[in-house]
Amino acid sequence: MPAPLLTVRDLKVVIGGRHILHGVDLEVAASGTTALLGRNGAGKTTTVRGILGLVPRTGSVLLDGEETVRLATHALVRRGIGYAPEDRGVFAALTVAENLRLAERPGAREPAYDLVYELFPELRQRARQAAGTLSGGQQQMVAIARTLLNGNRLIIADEPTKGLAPKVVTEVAQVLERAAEAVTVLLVEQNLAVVRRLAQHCAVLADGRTAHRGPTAELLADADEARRLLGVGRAGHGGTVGTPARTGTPARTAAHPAAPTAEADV
Ligand SMILES: Nc1ncnc2c1ncn2[C@@H]1O[C@H](COP(=O)(O)OP(=O)(O)OP(=O)(O)O)[C@@H](O)[C@H]1O
Repeated sequence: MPAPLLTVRDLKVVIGGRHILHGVDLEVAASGTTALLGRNGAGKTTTVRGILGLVPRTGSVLLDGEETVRLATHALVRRGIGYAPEDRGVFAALTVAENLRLAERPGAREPAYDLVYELFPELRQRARQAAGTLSGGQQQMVAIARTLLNGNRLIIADEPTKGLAPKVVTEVAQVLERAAEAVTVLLVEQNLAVVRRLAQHCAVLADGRTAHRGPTAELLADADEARRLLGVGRAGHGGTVGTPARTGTPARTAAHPAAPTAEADV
């Protein structure tokens, strides 16, 4: 198996005196999609922010074998990490074309518009449309397209389907699937149908630590383990990752799912 593109070891983050990450370990496979999973508050977004140098962190973050944990965010970005944040970060008053133009990196190689328009022909058709008038799925397409413009090696998508209607979730899954043909993806995602469809590998966080790593299919096939780690009722059949179980609270069951479930396939 090829070496991972990203290897995170013992990543620790302390914010305002509070220990948020206690030592996260994960690998992002050289190609395809790796999912970062965990209940609400497990530390997924903080892990992403730690990888990107947006919060003070210790430990090791190897990008293609190079230690990056002491690099500033701008230096990491120059080394080829793209980020699609949870709120998509799309400028509503600007057109699609203007949103893409803003993502061009000065001094970098020619922006990869050919790739972007090949993957997402719709963006060419909508180039003059104000991004604020796009659907949630189309805005996510813009957010992902921006990360593809600069020849990034890795893109990190933070909960791209959060708050979207089931039909739009399917659209976004298609967008990510297309993106993963061109670039390696680290996907923070709560919708397990999306995870099952897109991610070959996964890491699960619990309480700021890595609780599980391995092939996604294996985890989702083990209903008891998925329920223990993710708090879902029917992990093999869709569902959304749950909120943290309080200490002493029994694991939620199929009859009492942790969160609204999205059973439809994506
Ligand atoms: N800047 C901060 N200051 C204090 N506490 C924080 C800060 N950022 C995150 N936390 C806390 O750290 C824990 C992990 O948060 P984080 O957002 O990383 O979790 P998450 O797994 O991404 O959750 P969610 O799925 O709800 O987005 C939470 O308890 C959160 O309240």
